[in-house]
Amino acid sequence: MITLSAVNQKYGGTQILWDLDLAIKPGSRTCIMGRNGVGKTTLLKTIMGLLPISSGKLTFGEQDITHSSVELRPDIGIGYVPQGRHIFPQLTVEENLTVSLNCKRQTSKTIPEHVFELFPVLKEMLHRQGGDLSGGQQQQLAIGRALVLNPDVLILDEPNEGIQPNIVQLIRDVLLKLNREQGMTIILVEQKLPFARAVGEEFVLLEKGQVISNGPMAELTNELVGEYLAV
Ligand SMILES: Nc1ncnc2c1ncn2[C@@H]1O[C@H](COP(=O)(O)OP(=O)(O)OP(=O)(O)O)[C@@H](O)[C@H]1O
Repeated sequence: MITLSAVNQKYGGTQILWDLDLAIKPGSRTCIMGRNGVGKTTLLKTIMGLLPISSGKLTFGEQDITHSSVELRPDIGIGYVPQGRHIFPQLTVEENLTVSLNCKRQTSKTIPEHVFELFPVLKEMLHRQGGDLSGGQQQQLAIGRALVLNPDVLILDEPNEGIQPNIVQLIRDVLLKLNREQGMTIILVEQKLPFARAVGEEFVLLEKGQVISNGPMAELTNELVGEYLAV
């Protein structure tokens, strides 16, 4: 369980998250939604330890990780696919993937074969530079890099931004498979409703840095969509 209790988050003097409470169950698929600028990325970065928490508490299972650093996250089993992918363009696909092998949790020194089974293109492109890949291939690389760590929780920030439909489908299928077969917890920021409904079993709707509504995806009504998601 990942739990945020009364979390406040600021950039300098500007407060973004306000007394935010949230509990993510192990093995669940949660989609974090809301209009541009409501604090979705800030929430993910807060869970990842990329931003120091101004006040409140963040726990992972029994462990208080409120003030622990981002470097701890891979070791406790949290993988992250940031918005914009952030692969290393000058490194090969293989080098991008092996970067993750340096974490304590991963005792193997080779890239797990299941990464290539999920994303066969990564094997085909193994010796190509990351920067030469298409957007969709880079996104598969970013997800593959997080999976090298065998995480229990996978956090993804808008993985479908600027990606062609067949790769969006592949990503959807991979996320559902990881959750179904390995019980991996999926936490996803997603703006597109069909993808959110297909992957998320729970929704969390943010508005001005607070959870305005959450629950099973079936309870994300047209009224809520109209009020908090439609532009
Ligand atoms: N590094 C930063 N310094 C100052 N303000 C920031 C920083 N990053 C984000 N913000 C501001 O914080 C607010 C929340 O941003 P955030 O990226 O979390 O929103 P979001 O819901 O993910 O939006 P989007 O859908 O556009 O990605 C926005 O007003 C944004 O301008």
